[in-house]
Amino acid sequence: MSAGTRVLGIEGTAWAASAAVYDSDADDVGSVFIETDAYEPESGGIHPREAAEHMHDAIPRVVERALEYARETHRDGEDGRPPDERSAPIDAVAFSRGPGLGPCLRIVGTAARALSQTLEVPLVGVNHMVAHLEIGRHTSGFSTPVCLNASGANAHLLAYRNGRYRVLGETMDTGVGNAIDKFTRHVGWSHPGGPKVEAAAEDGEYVDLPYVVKGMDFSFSGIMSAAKQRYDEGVPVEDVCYSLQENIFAMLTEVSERALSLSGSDELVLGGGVGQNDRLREMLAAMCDQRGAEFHAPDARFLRDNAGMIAVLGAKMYDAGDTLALEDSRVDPNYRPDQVPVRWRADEDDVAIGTDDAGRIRGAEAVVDLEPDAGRVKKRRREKRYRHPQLDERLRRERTTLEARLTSLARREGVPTPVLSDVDPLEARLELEYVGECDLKAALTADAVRDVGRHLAALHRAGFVHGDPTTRNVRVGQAGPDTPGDERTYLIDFGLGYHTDHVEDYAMDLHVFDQSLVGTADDPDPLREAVREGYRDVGEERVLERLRDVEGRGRYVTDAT
Ligand SMILES: C[C@@H](O)[C@H](NC(=O)OP(=O)(O)OC[C@H]1O[C@@H](n2cnc3c(N)ncnc32)[C@H](O)[C@@H]1O)C(=O)O
Ligand SMILES: [Fe+2]
Repeated sequence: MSAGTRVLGIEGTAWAASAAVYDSDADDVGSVFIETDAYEPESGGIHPREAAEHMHDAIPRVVERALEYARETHRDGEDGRPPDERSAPIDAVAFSRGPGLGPCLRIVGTAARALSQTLEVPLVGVNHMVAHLEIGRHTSGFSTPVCLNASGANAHLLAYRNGRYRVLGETMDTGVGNAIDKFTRHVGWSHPGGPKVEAAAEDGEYVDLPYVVKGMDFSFSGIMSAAKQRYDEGVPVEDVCYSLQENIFAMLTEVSERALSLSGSDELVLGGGVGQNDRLREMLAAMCDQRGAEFHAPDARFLRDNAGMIAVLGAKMYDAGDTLALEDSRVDPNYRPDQVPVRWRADEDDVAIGTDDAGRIRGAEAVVDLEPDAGRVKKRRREKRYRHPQLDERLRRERTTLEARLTSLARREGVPTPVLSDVDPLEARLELEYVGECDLKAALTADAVRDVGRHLAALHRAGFVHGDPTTRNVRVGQAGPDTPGDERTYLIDFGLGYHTDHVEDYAMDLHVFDQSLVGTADDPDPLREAVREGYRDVGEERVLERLRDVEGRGRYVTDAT
């Protein structure tokens, strides 16, 4: 009989002082022992100092409970271990190394180091965000899912590729839970606000609020200030809560669908405390159902912060030999998920690159019928059952109109785009010229991406952005049957574009393309350089400077090796 790996996990990044014991021999995670002591601020949000005081009191207590459990259930002698009374009841101590509040993390780190020394077992340093994602992968049994992390301080989409979890998209400002919690503070409700918004939303009706997605990135600041304003103007709080949920969760669902579409994966996993929200899970499940993908969310006790997820990932890391020497075990409040070498999946496949069905493409938001012989493409933005009908109608109409307008405008700026032959905004239908021979994704060359750099610069000089420049929204091929060798790079799908004169928006447009290269190419760096070369030919240097700035903000580092 093989002995399972037994790990004691400790969590304490923000509000949950938690310890857990996991045995990898167990059939399911139902048997994971978790002891949690939550910090509940008396007023306002989480105060770092108060939270640290809570950790100081509560961590030793929960660790002691977990240790008692480990000792009680330690089957010494039965499982291949020597029947030695002094042998440790666990194989390793795993702890949340970050991201999180520095003062809290340091207390967790100290407790973990002390325990590993006392028991003479190795230390494993776990990234909290990767733990939120791995617990869902573990309980789903999926092999190569896209993961949506919807938690307090974070919101991002991740997929495994080349030994790392790549950030496909993320919030451009605050985490999703924090955004909601800020609104509830404004209306005077106690922390955490998420569950209260969910309860209030039951009796609400829909009112219009902003909806902001840029490629697979999204932002909450506009919608949150509009929500506060609505409340101050006297709109019933239930209506604001209901509409907040409808818009914010639809944004998260839309970008998740785009990530599935771009990566070709048909498995989605949810992680993080906001994942406890029924409406969010309902929308994600409906989206996956509509596109024939599988959806999984772990039980609530594994969604909110908990040490169980730390212990489960800790065991995988321990089995892969991924332990920490004491002197290397410092905590990191800004620890990003894409900094973690994923050694426990070393032999596994990347997220698959999907192949399109001949003749019909099921994109993230539209069904596109290809008629290459007729030289024509018919595109229809489908109803999204997960979205509130009023919001859905508004988005489909707006995007169809914008796509028609910006596609033509771009061509006037000298950027190859399909010629528009028909548009019906009410039905969300477009008819366009068939262009190119394949998606850029299938023919990634430096020449083609250099062209894309030039094209984006031309749009920006004309005062608008593409909004979703990914390797699937670029077509590559000969300019015409009579011009062999004359390769052309066409931009398509302008539905997320808009007019703007902000340098930040131009830089974000480039950044979205950059992220898409990282998500598609095995060796993205030369391609990313080529985009910049092309952009420099036509566009303004200050946009490239801003792009460096955007990347330097830390959330956007794509590869730490
Ligand atoms: C870095 C780490 O400390 C942080 N963890 C964290 O924020 O705790 P977590 O348990 O993952 O998420 C808590 C958030 O989840 C929200 N939340 C809890 N129940 C909710 C519900 N039913 N609906 C909406 N939000 C909910 C809370 O309002 C709070 O903002 C993170 O993962 O970002
Ligand atoms: Fe969390």
